[in-house]
Amino acid sequence: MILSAGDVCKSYDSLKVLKGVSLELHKGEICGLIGPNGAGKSTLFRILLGLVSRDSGSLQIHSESSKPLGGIIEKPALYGYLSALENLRVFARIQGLELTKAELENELLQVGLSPDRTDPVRNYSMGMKQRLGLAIALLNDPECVVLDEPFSGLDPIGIRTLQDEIRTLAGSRGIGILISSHNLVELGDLCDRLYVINQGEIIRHGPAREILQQAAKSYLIYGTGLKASKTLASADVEFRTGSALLHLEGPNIHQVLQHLTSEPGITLTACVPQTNLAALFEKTPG
Ligand SMILES: Nc1ncnc2c1ncn2[C@@H]1O[C@H](COP(=O)(O)OP(=O)(O)OP(=O)(O)O)[C@@H](O)[C@H]1O
Repeated sequence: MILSAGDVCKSYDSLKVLKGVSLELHKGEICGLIGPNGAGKSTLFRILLGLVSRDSGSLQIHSESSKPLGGIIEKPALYGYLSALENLRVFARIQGLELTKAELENELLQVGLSPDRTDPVRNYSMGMKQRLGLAIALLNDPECVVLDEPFSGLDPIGIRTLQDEIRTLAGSRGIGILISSHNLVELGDLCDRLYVINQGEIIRHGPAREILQQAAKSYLIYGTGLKASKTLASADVEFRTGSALLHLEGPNIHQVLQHLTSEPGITLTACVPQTNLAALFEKTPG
């Protein structure tokens, strides 16, 4: 384990923003913190990065690195009139690191930015600024990184590219990565584990696949022969080309799939839970 927070509380005057939040992050793991606007995500990240003090609770970072934790909170704060390389040089110096031009260029290449571009970063797209923010967070080789809403303002291709880079950082460099978002599309496929936060409380946590399944109220079933299925004949289902969208409140999806596979003439290729955001953010009874 690289990072652990236990029972962290934070209030602003009478507003309880974090009400006993606990989470863990392991080496090489990508962990998501998902919650609606105002749930307390940025406040928690600020506390993890030491930018804001907590009222109570514990915070432990198990790392030998000179910079155990790096991160970006909201949008990366950059010097708009400087180039990417110059920005990186300034932030490296602030962090006590004197890098050669070749080393700075290499850091830019690592996050997919071209060192040949020498114009001011105010000209950069949001995706490029996010990448530069990531390069700054990665200076001094932290063992874990927290990224607050790193996909905000990116188009679907930008999101996919940044997701790939995050996977590479976790996989090849073994960095533990904690990412916040209020968007499931951004975190669902990417994360090993998810924490769901609402009104300052972690209301669910566990393997991402399990969390997504718990909050699913419909399933997209891919296969052949589905339209003729007896199992689906009495179900609440919408047939599409090559798939069926099954709305399912009560019965177990595994039972339905078992019935389907035992029917002659049906071949199943996949079943994808369609997670309902409202259900995900709903507090579980008890
Ligand atoms: N410095 C502050 N002073 C007073 N209230 C604050 C402060 N910082 C955050 N808050 C309040 O704490 C609550 C949680 O804010 P926070 O930014 O942590 O949420 P969030 O989950 O990151 O939201 P979003 O997804 O909209 O960024 C909000 O009600 C916010 O107004």
